Amino acid sequence: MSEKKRGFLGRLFGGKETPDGQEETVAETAAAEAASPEPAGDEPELDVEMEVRPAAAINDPFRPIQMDAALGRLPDMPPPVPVPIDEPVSTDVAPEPVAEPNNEPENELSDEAAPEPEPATEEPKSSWVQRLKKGLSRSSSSLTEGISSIFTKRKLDASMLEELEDVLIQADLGVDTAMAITERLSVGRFDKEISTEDVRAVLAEEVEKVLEPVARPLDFTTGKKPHVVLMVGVNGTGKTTTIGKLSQKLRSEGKKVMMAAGDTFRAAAVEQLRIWAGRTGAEIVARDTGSDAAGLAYDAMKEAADKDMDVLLIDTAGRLQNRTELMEELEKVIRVIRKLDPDAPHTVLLTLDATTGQNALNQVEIFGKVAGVTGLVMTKLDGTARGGILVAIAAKHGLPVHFIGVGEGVADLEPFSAKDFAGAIAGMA
Ligand SMILES: Nc1nc2c(ncn2[C@@H]2O[C@H](COP(=O)(O)OP(=O)(O)OP(=O)(O)O)[C@@H](O)[C@H]2O)c(=O)[nH]1
Repeated sequence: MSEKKRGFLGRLFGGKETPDGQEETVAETAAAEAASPEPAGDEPELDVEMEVRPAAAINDPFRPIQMDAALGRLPDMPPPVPVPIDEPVSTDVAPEPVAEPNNEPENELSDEAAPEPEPATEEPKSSWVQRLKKGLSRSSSSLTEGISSIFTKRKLDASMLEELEDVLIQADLGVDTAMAITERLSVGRFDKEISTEDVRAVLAEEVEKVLEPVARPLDFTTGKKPHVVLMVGVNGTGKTTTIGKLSQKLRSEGKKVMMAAGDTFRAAAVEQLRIWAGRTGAEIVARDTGSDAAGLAYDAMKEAADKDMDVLLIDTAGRLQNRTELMEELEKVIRVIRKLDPDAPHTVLLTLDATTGQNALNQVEIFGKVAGVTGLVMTKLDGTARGGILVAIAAKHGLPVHFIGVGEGVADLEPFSAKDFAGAIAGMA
């Protein structure tokens, strides 16, 4: 299904898709977020009327789970509890009150053997490129349908190029990239027939050109121990989920991972992280709801160093980039961390929700200034026709894109490849 064409104001200011596929302008999004005490996120907010699931049941190690053969065991760490790769960590978790201040890291290293998971029938796993194509199918079909409707065995003329430019801009690729594509198509092709395949090939090449310089793997071999990763971003963009997915990757490489539950505003966020830690065999440092996030980060840094961790993944509460007091809190977290290691955080990852479209450009700018973002993770590319925004961000900011997420499952995060992404979004076979 092709995406509804956006009006001029929509194109100018960007907007967000509503669950029914309609578009919501940034102003509407901001109004909805301002009206809500916890700004918009994809996860259901905690509500006293929500069904309460005891945390013990959620963490039941004997629940049916699948073994992921890729995970190795470290001699000195509990084995990660394998999970079905497509099972998301539900954020629909009861606000389990933390009974007592919990100053000790959990998942203490122990020699205890983890319970053997019950054998489970496993779905055949699709390759990453297949998952990427499937995830980007909404973005690519919106583009390819737009292209097909213009290039219908006609000879190339200026009006077709103008229409194409419109389609590319609507797909959030950015004006510069849209112009680069139409300019390239125009060279030597006027008055000649041009196929949709030719157009898609040029699209893929130009997108790859823009993305190639930013497709950089996240380097954990810098000699920092622990390598401190601070995860920042707007509410619901996928910080906690990305930490879980990242932990899985690092643990499968044999690294010792600790998580710090720096979203001290919401008990459910801590619970969500705790589940990811349990699943991936990482340690977690958590505190009472309402605790000082900077203090928690400081303690986690010390714990991680004491325990000889390779990587410390610090979660933070989601915050809108225009909430000054929350952005100041983030600055404080960084200041406090630097008391222990002036170079930390060694990586500041900004998660961007692809469905927010143009607003993501603004998020990169402000989080970049406040938190010194070193790299990006774009999530939810599977839930939008606006995946092209990654191209506009790359063209404008040039920040490394380390990973992209195309689903809620633990395997739905992969290092970013410019070629794969460009081919997938252009609908190349
Ligand atoms: N479809 C899809 N969903 C995702 C992806 N990444 C995260 N999610 C979902 O997005 C929702 C929010 O993710 P979280 O990880 O809780 O986001 P967060 O940034 O930590 O949220 P806050 O703590 O509210 O700031 C969850 O339901 C995730 O499962 C993705 O790549 N694709």
